[in-house]
Amino acid sequence: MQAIQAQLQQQAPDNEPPSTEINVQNLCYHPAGTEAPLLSDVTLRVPPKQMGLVYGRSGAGKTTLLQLIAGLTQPTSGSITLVGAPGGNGAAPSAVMTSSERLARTGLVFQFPERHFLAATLQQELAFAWPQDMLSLQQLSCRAGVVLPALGLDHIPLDTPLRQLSDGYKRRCALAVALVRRPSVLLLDEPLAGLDWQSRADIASVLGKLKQECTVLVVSHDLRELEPLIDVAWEMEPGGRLKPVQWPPTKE
Ligand SMILES: Nc1ncnc2c1ncn2[C@@H]1O[C@H](COP(=O)(O)OP(=O)(O)OP(=O)(O)O)[C@@H](O)[C@H]1O
Repeated sequence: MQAIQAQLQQQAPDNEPPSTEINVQNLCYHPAGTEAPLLSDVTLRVPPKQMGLVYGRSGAGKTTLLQLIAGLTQPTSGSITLVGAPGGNGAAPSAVMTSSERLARTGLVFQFPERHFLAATLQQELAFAWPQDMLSLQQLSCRAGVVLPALGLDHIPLDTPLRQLSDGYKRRCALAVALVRRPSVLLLDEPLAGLDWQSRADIASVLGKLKQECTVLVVSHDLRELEPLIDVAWEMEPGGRLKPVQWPPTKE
């Protein structure tokens, strides 16, 4: 029992989530089979509880950057550090983390996440891939009790079929699935894509609240509702180079 508790504590502690900075230094990604690198010498820093934005042309490499930070892909060179997040294997909080340690500390919400739901109901989606022992299910229930009201999902019965929900509510469900793992860092790929104006406003408002708890990095080229929430921004240029931009942008 002690071993399970220790493992859960390491995966996602229930104490206050640490204030975490995203620190990427000189990151390059050149997968086998591509002529040129997809990302070249990318450096960025998002301070704790701030929201960073990366925008840029389609195909520039924005989603690839999120996948690298989340630990889904191995960089060719450079470092990715979640400063302040508890490191696995006894690593110091500021030590460069391995991909699997980052995977445990980040919540990545893909573009159109509702297309990737694996279960029929919110309850099943939240429990998917969650350890099925009683202790752990109690912990999931506790976390859902915090996350669902914060996302305005507490009035929805947990056994409601996900396909019956509106697009905006499906988007909230996808955020809930990421947040019950208590990530130190939230990575969002085009969080408002495909939503109607009301849902866009609702999700932007939810993201504004999340920013108070979590460090967020958003990839988007659709900035209207997000603009007031952004603290630091970069433009990704073709060839996967990142250029810092002044934020808020100067009005012409
Ligand atoms: N492992 C890989 N091997 C080869 N090519 C890849 C690999 N991963 C991504 N790509 C290619 O790299 C390019 C950048 O993709 P990415 O999805 O990161 O761009 P993006 O800026 O997010 O675009 P969009 O705004 O359209 O989502 C694409 O052309 C993609 O097909």
